[in-house]
Amino acid sequence: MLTILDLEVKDIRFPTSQSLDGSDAMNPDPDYSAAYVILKTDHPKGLEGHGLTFTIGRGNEICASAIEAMSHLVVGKTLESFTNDMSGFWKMITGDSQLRWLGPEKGVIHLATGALVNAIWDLYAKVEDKPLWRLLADMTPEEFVSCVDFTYITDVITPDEALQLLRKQEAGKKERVAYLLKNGYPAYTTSAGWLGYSDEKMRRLCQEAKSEGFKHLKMKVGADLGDDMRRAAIIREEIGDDLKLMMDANQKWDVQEAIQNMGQLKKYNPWWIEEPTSPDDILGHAKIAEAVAPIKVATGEHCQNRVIFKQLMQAKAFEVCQIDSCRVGGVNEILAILLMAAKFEVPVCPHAGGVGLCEYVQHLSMVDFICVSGTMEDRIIEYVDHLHEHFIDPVVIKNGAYMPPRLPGYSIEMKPASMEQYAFPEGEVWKKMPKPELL
Ligand SMILES: C[C@H](O)[C@@H](O)[C@@H](O)[C@H](O)C(=O)O
Ligand SMILES: [Mg+2]
Repeated sequence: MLTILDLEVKDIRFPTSQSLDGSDAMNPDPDYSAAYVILKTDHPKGLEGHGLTFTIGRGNEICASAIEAMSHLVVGKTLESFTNDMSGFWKMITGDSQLRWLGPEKGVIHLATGALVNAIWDLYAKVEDKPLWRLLADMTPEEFVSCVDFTYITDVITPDEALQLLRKQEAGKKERVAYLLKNGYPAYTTSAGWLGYSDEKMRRLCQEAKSEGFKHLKMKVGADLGDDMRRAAIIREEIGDDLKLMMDANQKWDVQEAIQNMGQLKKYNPWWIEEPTSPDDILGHAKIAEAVAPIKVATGEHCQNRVIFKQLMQAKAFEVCQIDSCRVGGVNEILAILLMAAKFEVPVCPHAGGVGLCEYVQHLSMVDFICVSGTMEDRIIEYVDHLHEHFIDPVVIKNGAYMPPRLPGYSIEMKPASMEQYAFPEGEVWKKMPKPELL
């Protein structure tokens, strides 16, 4: 019996705005940050559960406070009491009658839920001595379904239907695990296309991406159409016509504007347009999807919960489902979204990058492949080449593919030295910054 004794929360920030890594039309100067939680336990080997939620700087302390406000939900309880009833655990975490008023299941409190729930899964996987993808892949369909809270989604998928769907995939599971271990899961890169990069830097990074074996590349658009056209022309010049090019507008446009601008940008044969407008505008996305076809509409990194995903699917408003590992409430809610996506036959291509998101989502796509959709067709995981050096078990990319993690846990544990140096505002790195940058 393992008890959670304490919960430690950290505000960790990386000054990425200095190099404009991660810059886009809506977020020109992000400082990639983590509201980070450590669950201390009485495990004889001192095992800890680690989790984080991603933000882009200012306000990270609000997420950290929200995690602290949830500590009574886990401290003093046993891990077993959660893992014996995973859907009950998730309902309890999101169901605190007073905290729920802050969401429900959206915004800062749900970002905090993502960090905390993922920390429990990290601990669970460590105790079972398996990487998270393997822990889930080894579950029976019944055990898998018992991790999902179906509240608000039974009109599109019931636990019974989910069970049927998972049972169908049982047959080829072993082969798919073997395939993954050998070949990995295909990735695409966003590293070349940040909005703040010069044309020269973009050219060089496009060449590098091509030579590293990437077959898909994403660029940022949305600040100025003339600029977008010029940059797209440069990227096509560098990567040729065979590689797939994706565009990401980060919510910059109104619905009509998105349709008009894509009418111009289609010249460069984009495979998808990501976040063309507000993440809450389901009918707007549906309108755009109809107008810009065969260019696909992708969204999800700002979709607040499974209900929004459900409606995007019901309205045929997107063709690429971009789950985000810690914007929604962690692993349990992700499983619900994967099941719905399989039912609607919408490919899942997770949002990654930031800090720790690549480390997280590789597990989720692997679970999707092994247990849920059973296919990699039209599916790729985002990859961004920043900040992996801060993790104990960083992603391994070979030939443009994510290789399955082998260490136990959810791969999200940061190195103690990194946590210390980048702690905000007291860490070494931030102490050296000129004062006005702190606020
Ligand atoms: C501010 C961030 O870097 C975003 O630009 C990034 O998450 C992006 O939308 C992406 O799809 O990777
Ligand atoms: Mg994006």
